[in-house]
Amino acid sequence: MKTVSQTATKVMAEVVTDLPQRRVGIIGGTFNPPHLGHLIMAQQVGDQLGLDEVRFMPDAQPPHVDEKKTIPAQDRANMVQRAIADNPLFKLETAELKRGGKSYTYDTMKALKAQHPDTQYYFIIGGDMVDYLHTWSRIDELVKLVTFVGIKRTGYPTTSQYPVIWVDAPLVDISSTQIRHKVSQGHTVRYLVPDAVAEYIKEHHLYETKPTN
Ligand SMILES: Nc1ncnc2c1ncn2[C@@H]1O[C@H](COP(=O)(O)OP(=O)(O)OP(=O)(O)O)[C@@H](O)[C@H]1O
Ligand SMILES: O=C(O)c1ccc[n+]([C@@H]2O[C@H](COP(=O)([O-])O)[C@@H](O)[C@H]2O)c1
Repeated sequence: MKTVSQTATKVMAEVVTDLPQRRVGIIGGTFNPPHLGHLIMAQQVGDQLGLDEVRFMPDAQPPHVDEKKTIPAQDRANMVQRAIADNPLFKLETAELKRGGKSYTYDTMKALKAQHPDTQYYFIIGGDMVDYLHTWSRIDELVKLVTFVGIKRTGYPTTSQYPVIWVDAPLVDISSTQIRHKVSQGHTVRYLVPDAVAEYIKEHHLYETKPTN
């Protein structure tokens, strides 16, 4: 005969098992600065895959670049915060900034998954990067922790030796490099970055000297 507490435990277990899994997209990057290309891609993936949220995750140090002339992490996080402020789907993920050091995605996702085992993570990358997944740290273990989402890009293959969900999003040829260059030349970045990011760049005199990368 079952005791009351055994029955309660079984009911609880059923309730827990029946909870819908939280589905979270993550876009990692340097966001130096964030631009409309990032926002369009995040919104398209969030919408097409029906995600509960999409997080923008600035890295502390990009894994594959020995030394990248970047600006303080706090400025990059502030700009992301301003870029996403009016969109309830978007959140800032500070895991890599808090950890510091090289931002290997495996380390980050292992930690996030340990904190939230029931969350399903979708790691969003540009289609041009999919071809390089084999160079990522512990990629064979990483693909078990996250589902990769690739944004299709003209001229790049839409096949991979790893499981990738491909999403079609309008191609917007904007890069952070281009923004830094324009600012350093005294040109406008209006409509290339959100107004709040353009204001932040101006207020903090970012990128006013010619970038080296
Ligand atoms: N215009 C864009 N459209 C779609 N995806 C983009 C675009 N620009 C960057 N991405 C993707 O966003 C993620 C973060 O990019 P990152 O912060 O390095 O920006 P970036 O513009 O590529 O920067 P940089 O020019 O400094 O290399 C990467 O997965 C990258 O492939
Ligand atoms: O973990 C790795 O080995 C690895 C190698 C290359 C890129 N990444 C991640 O991919 C994201 C986009 O990288 P990037 O260089 O285009 O800014 C960012 O979150 C990086 O940490 C991760």
